[in-house]
Amino acid sequence: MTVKVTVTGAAGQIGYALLFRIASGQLLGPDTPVTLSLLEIPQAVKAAEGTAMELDDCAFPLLRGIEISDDPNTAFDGANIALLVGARPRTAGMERGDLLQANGGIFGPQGKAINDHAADDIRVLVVGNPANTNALIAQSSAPDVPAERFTAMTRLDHNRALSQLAAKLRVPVSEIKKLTIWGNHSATQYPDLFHAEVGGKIAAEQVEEDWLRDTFIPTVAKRGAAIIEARGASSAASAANAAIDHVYNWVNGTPEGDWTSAAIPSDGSYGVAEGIISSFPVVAKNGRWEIVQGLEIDAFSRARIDASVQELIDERDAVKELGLI
Ligand SMILES: NC(=O)c1ccc[n+]([C@@H]2O[C@H](COP(=O)([O-])OP(=O)(O)OC[C@H]3O[C@@H](n4cnc5c(N)ncnc54)[C@H](O)[C@@H]3O)[C@@H](O)[C@H]2O)c1
Ligand SMILES: O=C(O)C[C@H](O)C(=O)O
Repeated sequence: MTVKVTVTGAAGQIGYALLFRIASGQLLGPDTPVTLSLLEIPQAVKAAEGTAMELDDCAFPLLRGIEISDDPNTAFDGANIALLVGARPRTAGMERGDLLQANGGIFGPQGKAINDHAADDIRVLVVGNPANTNALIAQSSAPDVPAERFTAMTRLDHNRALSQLAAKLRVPVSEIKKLTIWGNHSATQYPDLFHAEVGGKIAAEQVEEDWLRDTFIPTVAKRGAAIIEARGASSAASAANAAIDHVYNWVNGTPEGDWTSAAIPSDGSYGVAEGIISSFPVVAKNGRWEIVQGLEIDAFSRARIDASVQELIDERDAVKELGLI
């Protein structure tokens, strides 16, 4: 079966890093043909057309069609996978409420279009920031779609944490298992090494306490800002790579003996307020995310998880007040 993948913000920098990898088979696997649906604002449709010309010029064997639209109802029609990348960035002088309002104007109508037109098996990954709360807005505009199909991306944070730890311990990334990002895709996120394993032993016990607290956690949590500072633009190829990882695992499963991180609607596990879209340790089985249960959370981790979850609750309350959910 050909899978229809809708990408919003298709003419943006993440879109450019993402589309070619989807078309080459890296999102779903080498046996799954895809149709791409590109959603853009009217001013950027021409640029999306240019990207589509380049996609054609790659002659990808799995790419069965490209559609371009500025209408969400058209772009999500029959979609099986939706990657919501396009968002309203914060600009100078913009208050937090203005940012949430502007994004509500994007993710509300897109959620409704998904509700009304997407395929029954639609799976949604929100990348555009503030990703967790944008996902909540889209989800609340799609009452007919199971809530669990709306997710937000913390896989980039997860991959950043893997890489930082691998460099510290001088091991390949593949040696690290069971790392977790908890909470929001923001500077309050909590990268947890107390359950992560390296060579079968707990990672937190293999690093100095002050490195974990004063270097590792802030480096991972503020990496997005550090990339913007260095590149003059926010992360793009690494964000696209993480989106590929997230959807690939969601559809094809996570490897035995390991887990990953994804922001999914909370069922109340680990005391995280039910309904908010928060990052957890997760496995994917039979096309569904499941929260890894039974982990012991000590006081150090508890305080950090609670702080990030509180930020998500505040964001939820703010969008509720604005009538966006
Ligand atoms: N979750 C993460 O880990 C993560 C990582 C990196 C970036 N991001 C976020 O991803 C988003 C996109 O980043 P980028 O670098 O590609 O930005 P960009 O500005 O290069 O591209 C965004 C694109 O979205 C389009 N767009 C805006 N509103 C739209 C709408 N209503 N419908 C369809 N398209 C619309 C714009 O025309 C633009 O082409 C930003 O919000 C960024 O902060 C998230
Ligand atoms: O776009 C940003 O603000 C940063 C981005 O979310 C990132 O983590 O790289």
